[in-house]
Amino acid sequence: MAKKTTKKKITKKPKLKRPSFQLSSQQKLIFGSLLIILGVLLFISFLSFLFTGKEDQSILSNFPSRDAEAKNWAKLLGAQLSNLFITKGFGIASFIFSGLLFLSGVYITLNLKLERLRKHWIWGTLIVIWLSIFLGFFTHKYNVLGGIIGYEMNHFFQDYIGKIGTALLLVFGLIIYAAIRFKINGQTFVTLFNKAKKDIHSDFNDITDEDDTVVPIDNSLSEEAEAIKSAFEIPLENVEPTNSNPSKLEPKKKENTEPDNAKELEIVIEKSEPEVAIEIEKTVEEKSETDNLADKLVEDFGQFDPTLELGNYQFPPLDLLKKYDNEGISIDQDELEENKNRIVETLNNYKIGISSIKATIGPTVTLYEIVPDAGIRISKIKNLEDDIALSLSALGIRIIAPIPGKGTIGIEVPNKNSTIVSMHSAIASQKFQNSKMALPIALGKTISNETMVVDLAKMPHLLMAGATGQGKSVGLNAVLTSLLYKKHPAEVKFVLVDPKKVELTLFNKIERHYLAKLPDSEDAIITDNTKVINTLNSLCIEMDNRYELLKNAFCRNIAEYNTKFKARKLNPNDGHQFLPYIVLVVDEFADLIMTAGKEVETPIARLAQLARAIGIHLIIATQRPSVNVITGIIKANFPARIAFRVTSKIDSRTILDGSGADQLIGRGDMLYTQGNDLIRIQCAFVDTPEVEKITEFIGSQKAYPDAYLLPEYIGEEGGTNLDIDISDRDKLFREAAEIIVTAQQGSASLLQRKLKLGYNRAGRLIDQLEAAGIVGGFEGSKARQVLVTDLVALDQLLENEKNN
Ligand SMILES: Nc1ncnc2c1ncn2[C@@H]1O[C@H](COP(=O)(O)OP(=O)(O)OP(=O)(O)O)[C@@H](O)[C@H]1O
Repeated sequence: MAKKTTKKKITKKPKLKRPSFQLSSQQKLIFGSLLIILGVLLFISFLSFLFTGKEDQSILSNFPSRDAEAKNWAKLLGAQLSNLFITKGFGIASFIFSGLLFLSGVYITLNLKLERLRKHWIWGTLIVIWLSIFLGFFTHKYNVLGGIIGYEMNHFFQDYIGKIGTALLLVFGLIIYAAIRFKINGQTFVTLFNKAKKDIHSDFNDITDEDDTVVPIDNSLSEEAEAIKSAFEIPLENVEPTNSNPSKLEPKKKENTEPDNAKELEIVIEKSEPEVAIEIEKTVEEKSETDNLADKLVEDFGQFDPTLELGNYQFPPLDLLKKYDNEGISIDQDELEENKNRIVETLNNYKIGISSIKATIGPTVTLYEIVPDAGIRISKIKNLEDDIALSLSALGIRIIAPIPGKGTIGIEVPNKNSTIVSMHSAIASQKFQNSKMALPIALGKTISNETMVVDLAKMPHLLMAGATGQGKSVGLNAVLTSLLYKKHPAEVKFVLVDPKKVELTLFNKIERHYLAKLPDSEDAIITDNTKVINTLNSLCIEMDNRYELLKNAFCRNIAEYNTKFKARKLNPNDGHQFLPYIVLVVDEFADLIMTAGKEVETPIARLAQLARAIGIHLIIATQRPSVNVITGIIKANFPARIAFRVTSKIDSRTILDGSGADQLIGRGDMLYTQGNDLIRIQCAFVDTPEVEKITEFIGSQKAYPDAYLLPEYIGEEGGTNLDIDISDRDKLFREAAEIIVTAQQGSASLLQRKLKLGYNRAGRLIDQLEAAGIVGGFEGSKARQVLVTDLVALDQLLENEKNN
């Protein structure tokens, strides 16, 4: 099985490259015009053959010499080709071939969709065959009408099914053609028939109405109309008498005179029936029209292809990723035996008997699964973690008691020689290559050496934490690399926030392919904290816009929306467009929270709560996993978490809600959870030079004119005027006023500290306080004067303001 896997891996490789044997526009012009000329030449030859064919017969019977004088307008070649196609081929139906050749030339020259051309050729050829048999049906010898093929096929069919059978077969062919090509079905005839019937009905109604109002000039004519009208009314009247009266004449009279409820209803229905029928007719037509429009658009142009603008884009090849010598698992029997003995010994020391033990060797750790003797308490083994670690003299021992769903106890022991899980092996794995996930990520390998592929779209957001130097940046790069290997630039965009300024700079090269940015910013990678606030708020606007689009399109999520858009059921003129996934990556979230506090937390929480359906996903990394960075609200919205090694049990608990991350061994050893189970994974290793090569490969290709532009967000620094409207005030206005009045100190930095705000927002609050007359004007380096003495006076001032 394993061997097969590797074989397939290799065969899969070219799929990434998308070989391009596309013609350049000049080549298309040359090849296209050649086909057009050939089409015209063929047509001229055929046409001429109808007049000169007989005279040229003598030349055609033998192999013609150069001196032979052909009468055909295209001379010897024309005579030969016509003889081949018309006499020896399909008869005059061959003209269609010249048309198809001409059409092919036009399609190639004008760079039209070849999918349609293919259809023309298939249908064209079928028509040629049908026509040739059809025309052959009427001839009794070889001639130009049906050609040899038409004649011989007829002969063949007539021998087996006779003349009538052949005729019926031809009719059947015609029905197949009409049904498939023009989508005609039985219903079409019923609708046509009904429509015709209704038209006639309403025409006669008109005539009789006129007869009722206008004095009839010609008696015989009105009698005729009456007779026909009653003929149409038979079905309705037939129903009534059976219930009421066996006599046919009497109920008619009663209908007009008796105020019987039931009968009144019948009369109403009868009278209004033509109107209702017309209304129904209209809605049916409308519906089929819109359906057909989308179907027709798809038929004409194919499904909408978002990747078309960068049609020649090539995915990075696998060989840009490095292979390592120490990849793959090597089994060290001695080490296994030694560890096993020590585990058994240690447990025996504590009077814990073992009935069986099994080892699974992973890239960095080996899992020893033990089944203890009956009656042993699990907590007893769990408490021996440190003792087992001591006896094995190894760090990073983790005890899983019990292993969920297995009924065994697991002891993970680090290997003496760990192996590297290369990004190459993760990306090349069949699991990743064949994944149909929206945003597949190859994280690394599990303890049983399976490549772990997860879908970011399903997570829907990812929190990554770990002490410095334990593999966080490599992990982020692995995530980004996975997406670059699987997703076209039209399908995913990254918003990269890098307060450390150096970690993600490599991705600058793919700015116009994969990055998204604010309209007025120069760099796509955000390193400045004030810009982060604007970008996050802008993403919130993008989120709201996308929800609006989804609502108008009656879709529940981005996948449904994009499928509908591709099927051309959403009109771009109504603002609809193909929506790429947006992945926001924040490397070092702690830094942001420390400097911008609530201003960052609020939009992040909003995005985390709402953005999953519309394709915005967050990846947040931090090296300080403390509770004031990973707050409750953030944690609640990030069910998927990755923990690299951390230094304390408390940190581990903050990330994973349990211990474990403190027992990892570092260098990409990590725990992943997406809810309940903790999975130990060795993160795939991708080095900076590899990322550089990939971004260079992508960056050197044709790109979009600009990065993906996010909606504009007018930040708080958008200028202040002192007559600020009360309703425009910041939500924290009152709180800020109280802080300033209590402290009797009008400074923005005080507000920043107390309310955990960014400078811009605090400054704006001060401006608003000044406009409200709570603090005085700007006094250079000195703090502003506070004009309200205490909280009672502040209350009064704000109350007065409200009443005015
Ligand atoms: N998956 C891995 N396999 C092997 N080695 C790794 C792996 N991940 C990281 N390392 C090693 O650990 C080193 C530090 O990793 P990395 O730079 O990702 O740490 P970090 O957590 O981002 O640190 P910082 O927070 O300071 O940026 C790498 O240079 C590499 O040698």
